[in-house]
Amino acid sequence: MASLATAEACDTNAALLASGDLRVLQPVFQIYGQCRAFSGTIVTLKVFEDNVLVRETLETRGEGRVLVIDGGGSMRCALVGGNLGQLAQNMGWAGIVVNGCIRDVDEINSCDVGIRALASHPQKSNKKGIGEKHIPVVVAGTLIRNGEWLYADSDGILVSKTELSV
Ligand SMILES: O=C([O-])CC(=O)C(=O)O
Repeated sequence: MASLATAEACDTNAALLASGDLRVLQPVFQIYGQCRAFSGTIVTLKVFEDNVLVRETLETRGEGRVLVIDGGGSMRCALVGGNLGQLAQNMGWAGIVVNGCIRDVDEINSCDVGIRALASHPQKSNKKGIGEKHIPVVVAGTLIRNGEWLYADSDGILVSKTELSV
């Protein structure tokens, strides 16, 4: 999917920014993966140091979709690694935004997916399957709802209630 420029989108959508229908995530993310610019409809997950739901979700077709994982900002393990990055690429996901850590950075960086995370951590997460799907989350100071639109590029990340025109 063609991505619009986030800076231009902010300049041309002042009314949406003012109303809150368009939000800018706080700039807390590192950029990983081959795709520096990506966009799509949002699938939300809320987990804590447990990535079973992450794998389950990435096993579904991802074309035109971005997975937003609210991992509570944990700095104690990784929610996505090289295998899940490869899975995301194979299933056609546009991107993954992790409020938490990833690992296998060199493998992740070779994947044709856009990936944002707070940091890397070498330890894997728990595998208990605890978490919630498709619920509103607050990531990087921003309310993000399942089904909203996400636009990411080198400048930052936007979330919009409706699809933005390029
Ligand atoms: O399986 C995990 O916990 C994450 C991981 O290392 C991978 O995706 O390769």
